[in-house]
Amino acid sequence: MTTLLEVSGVSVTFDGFRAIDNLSIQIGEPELRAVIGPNGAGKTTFMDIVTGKTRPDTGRVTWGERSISLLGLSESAIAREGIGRKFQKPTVFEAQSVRDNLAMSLRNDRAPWKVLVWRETEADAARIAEVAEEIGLTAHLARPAGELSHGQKQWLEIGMLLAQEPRLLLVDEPAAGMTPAEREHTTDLLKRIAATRAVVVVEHDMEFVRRLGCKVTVLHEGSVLAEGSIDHVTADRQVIDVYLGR
Ligand SMILES: Nc1ncnc2c1ncn2[C@@H]1O[C@H](COP(=O)(O)OP(=O)(O)OP(=O)(O)O)[C@@H](O)[C@H]1O
Repeated sequence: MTTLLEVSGVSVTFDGFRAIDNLSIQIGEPELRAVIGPNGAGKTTFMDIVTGKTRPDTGRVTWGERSISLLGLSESAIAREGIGRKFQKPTVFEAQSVRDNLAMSLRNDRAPWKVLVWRETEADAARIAEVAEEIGLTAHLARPAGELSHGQKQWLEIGMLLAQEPRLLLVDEPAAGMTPAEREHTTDLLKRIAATRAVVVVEHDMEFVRRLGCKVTVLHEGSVLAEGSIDHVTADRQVIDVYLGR
């Protein structure tokens, strides 16, 4: 496993409040990583920094084998570097079929002038079929996305990101609002995706994190409080105190 993303000594202050405080995190490729922490710990701000939405006051964020800095890049340039982000609420095109949603995300990957003259190639069709299989929606390709269950919509959106072949996928609370069966499918899906890529999952649900069976980073007050296996971090005195509010 080589280091793909390195966040080093990063701080962010909002109106005098230090939301991220000398944060350092390294993500490998491939790797599945869970990031947990109480409300306000800085999880969303961490993802905002990596995707270029929020600019840190100090620190470095470097990417890839050439360790390029992400800090000078726009949000769209960072996305083109291969960083995809899945927000908590699914944002699929409800009136379009599952297949068309996947086709659109392939198209979004192209330069603007190419979108205008876009014709689906055999390779595109094969890629759509492959992604549908990966997310478990092959039988639903012709259905309008609006008819899917909450869990299926989340998988479709993950598929739309996968269609763009990201090297790093940031996923915000994927298990929220899911049935137990959907959670299980999501765990399997994330594990499979992370076999060949970096996947960072921000999640509140400890049971879900346990099932991911991956390294866990615990954030608190904008920095790393503990890191390691779920058993290691849940046995940590400081983590217990933070979670129990003592
Ligand atoms: N744009 C902003 N302006 C001012 N304060 C902000 C801003 N964004 C975040 N914060 C503050 O920074 C801190 C970290 O917020 P962040 O949303 O990153 O935490 P979180 O770990 O994602 O929390 P949650 O689990 O509740 O989503 C919080 O105290 C929040 O109120």
